[in-house]
Amino acid sequence: MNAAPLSGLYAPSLALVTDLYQLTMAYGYWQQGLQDREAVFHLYFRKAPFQGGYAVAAGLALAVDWVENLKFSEDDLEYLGSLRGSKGNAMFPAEFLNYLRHLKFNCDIDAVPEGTVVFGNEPIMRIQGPLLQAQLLETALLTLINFQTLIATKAARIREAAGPTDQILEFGLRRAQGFDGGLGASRAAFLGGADATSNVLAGQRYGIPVRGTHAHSWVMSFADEVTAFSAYAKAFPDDSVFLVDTYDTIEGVRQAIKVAREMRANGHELAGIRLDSGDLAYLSREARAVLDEAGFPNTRIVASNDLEENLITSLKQQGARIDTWGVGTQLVTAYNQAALGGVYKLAALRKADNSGWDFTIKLSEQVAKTSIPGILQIRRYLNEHGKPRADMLYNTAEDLPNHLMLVDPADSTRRLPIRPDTQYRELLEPVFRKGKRVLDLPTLAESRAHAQREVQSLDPSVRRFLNPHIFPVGLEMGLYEYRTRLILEKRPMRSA
Ligand SMILES: Nc1ncnc2c1ncn2[C@@H]1O[C@H](COP(=O)(O)OP(=O)(O)OP(=O)(O)O)[C@@H](O)[C@H]1O
Ligand SMILES: O=P(O)(O)OC[C@H]1O[C@H](OP(=O)(O)OP(=O)(O)O)[C@H](O)[C@@H]1O
Ligand SMILES: O=C(O)c1cccnc1
Repeated sequence: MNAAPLSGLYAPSLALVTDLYQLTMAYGYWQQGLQDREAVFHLYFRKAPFQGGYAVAAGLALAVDWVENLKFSEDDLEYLGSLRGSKGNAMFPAEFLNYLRHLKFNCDIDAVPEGTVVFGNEPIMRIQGPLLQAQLLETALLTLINFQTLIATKAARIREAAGPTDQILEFGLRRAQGFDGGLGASRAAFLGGADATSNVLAGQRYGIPVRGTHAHSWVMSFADEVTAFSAYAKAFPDDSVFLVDTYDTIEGVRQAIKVAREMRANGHELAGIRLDSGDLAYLSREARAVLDEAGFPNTRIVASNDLEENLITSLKQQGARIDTWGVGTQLVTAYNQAALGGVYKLAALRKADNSGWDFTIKLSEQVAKTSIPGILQIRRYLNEHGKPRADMLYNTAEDLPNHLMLVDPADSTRRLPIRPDTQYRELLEPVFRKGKRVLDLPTLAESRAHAQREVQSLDPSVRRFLNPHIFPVGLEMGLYEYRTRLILEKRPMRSA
């Protein structure tokens, strides 16, 4: 596969891909002289999407591209200078705009590699640096990581349903949320487990294999199916997949076979047929029987029509003989969950006298929504077979005790002691140091292979769609106790 260059997708700078409040806060911090106070933010989601047991982290390469090209252009500054408050006053004074003009990004960013399996509350990214800068990154990072992670996870579920050897073709562009939604979805779908896309721009930009069949309009443009199929075979003698359901599916298969015989006489093989309506289990079995009987056991059966992971699972249970799944709308729009609710929370602030850290917390009525203070790292403990056993979140700014204990933040009576010799790996890796990239990004194909290994390493009970087992993610005991003290300190005490 050709590793298409990522750089430049968001160049010239898209610094204004942000919410206004990031810029108003930036101005406020600057006015207060707080712009360079060192801060730490974490980007994480609280609950895995699709009521599933895991998510596949994605979007880092796009985020890196955006950050590396981050610069306020003269046009951007002119626009910001034109913004007015409700009394007609300039929202941002010229001096501040000049500050933005010369702003040089110099944060540290650590992130979980794309394709890695992650769970609720785990920081996918950690941003450490000048408060104003780290805050300015929030919206764009969330936009990119939330959507990419959502779609990569959906694709991983579709891969789970289809099994390791069936082909998955992503056909979603026409139903996507705009051009960029379609382009981003094709990327994330491939990363999460699709084999190819019909989206030609995604092919050019990301090196994703492009594949496809033909539309009903092709058949309808000719006098009959045989003429239509023959004409298509003339154009693509070794890469033809005929859509057989325009009039009558099984009759369509018979017409396809007539053309396939002619093709074979000329030294070519019909690659496949596509079913796009009706009972896909029944029709695929019938089609397979007819094709096999006619001597075409290697002609593939492609199916499409609003497919998703549960439907694919059901079709397989019904004995469908489909070997290629064309999946569009449900995949690229993440149909049953419109968004991943990833958030970006401040977790530490350097003390004013520079002597250490103040760890910060956002309280919520629900403990599960209360943020986690500290400068966090994720440590993934492995079982004796090298498979994930439990994840521990800990504060890298504090020393770890010799005897480690994980505490479930949702139920502190659930605890897991860690034997000192337990193997582990740490998930957050340095990506930027002082604004300079220190990580060579893997290719998209490498991230895709990593995603497949990651998902496969999970226990099937965590991967299943219905009421999946909850993978244990605990806070290191010291962090748990610190967080509890901070909650009690910050929560106003009211008497009964
Ligand atoms: N055997 C099956 N079991 C469960 N669902 C199926 C089966 N076969 C097809 N489906 C799904 O049922 C839904 C509706 O199928 P149906 O053929 O009625 O679609 P349609 O789009 O209305 O057909 P048409 O294109 O002929 O109007 C689709 O999502 C399709 O994938
Ligand atoms: O169902 P999805 O998962 O979204 O997959 C994409 C759909 O797009 C096409 O239909 P459309 O009717 O747009 O065009 P066609 O004439 O080529 O079938 C294709 O036939 C699929 O049914
Ligand atoms: O190539 C195909 O079969 C295709 C492409 C886009 C949408 N539906 C089908």
